[in-house]
Amino acid sequence: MNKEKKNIFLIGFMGAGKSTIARAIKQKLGYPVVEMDERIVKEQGMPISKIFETYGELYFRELETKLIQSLNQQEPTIVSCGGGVAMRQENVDCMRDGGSVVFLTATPQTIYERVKNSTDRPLLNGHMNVAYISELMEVRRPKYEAAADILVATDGKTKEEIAEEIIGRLEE
Ligand SMILES: Nc1ncnc2c1ncn2[C@@H]1O[C@H](COP(=O)(O)OP(=O)(O)OP(=O)(O)O)[C@@H](O)[C@H]1O
Ligand SMILES: O=C(O)C1=C[C@@H](O)[C@@H](O)[C@H](O)C1
Ligand SMILES: [Mg+2]
Repeated sequence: MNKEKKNIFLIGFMGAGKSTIARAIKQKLGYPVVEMDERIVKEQGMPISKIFETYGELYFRELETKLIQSLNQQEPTIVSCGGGVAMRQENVDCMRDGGSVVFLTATPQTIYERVKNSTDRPLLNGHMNVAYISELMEVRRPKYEAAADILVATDGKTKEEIAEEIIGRLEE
């Protein structure tokens, strides 16, 4: 693993497994985890859907950018990014500067099965179906791909398998 590039940024669509895999990598490497969504929710004192409703999406995106810029100053960290973080070029530049960027993928069907019972993903509220997930995923895919050092498919793999695959590939 490149020691200069110390952080591991996990990016990908909602439900791709960023939070789950961040914890699985922590089990193996011992680095702390920053959950971007959780950190923002805590600091703002309201759930993400409420932040969107109250202040609008742009406000939330600015909070994401400020947070990601603060993370390269710390000890090596595993960062479970918000699903939209890689959509902004300044966020991507910042991640590539301070770490390795890992794009977790899953098929729209897999994503749907993983997120269908949750209501705290405002972009999916009212659109909780495979067709919409597929459409939004295709719009976003080029940006995720361009941001990433490596792409790891998660369908049908356990979290331990995925964590080992990531660590192995980052060491190559
Ligand atoms: N490899 C996997 N196999 C089976 N289930 C998984 C896997 N990875 C994640 N899950 C499940 O899918 C759901 C979504 O995972 P997780 O919260 O880690 O995704 P996420 O990318 O962090 O999503 P978001 O950031 O949008 O909340 C969780 O219920 C989790 O347990
Ligand atoms: O994909 C997205 O744009 C988002 C994903 C979630 O992690 C949250 O950051 C928020 O719901 C927006
Ligand atoms: Mg998450």
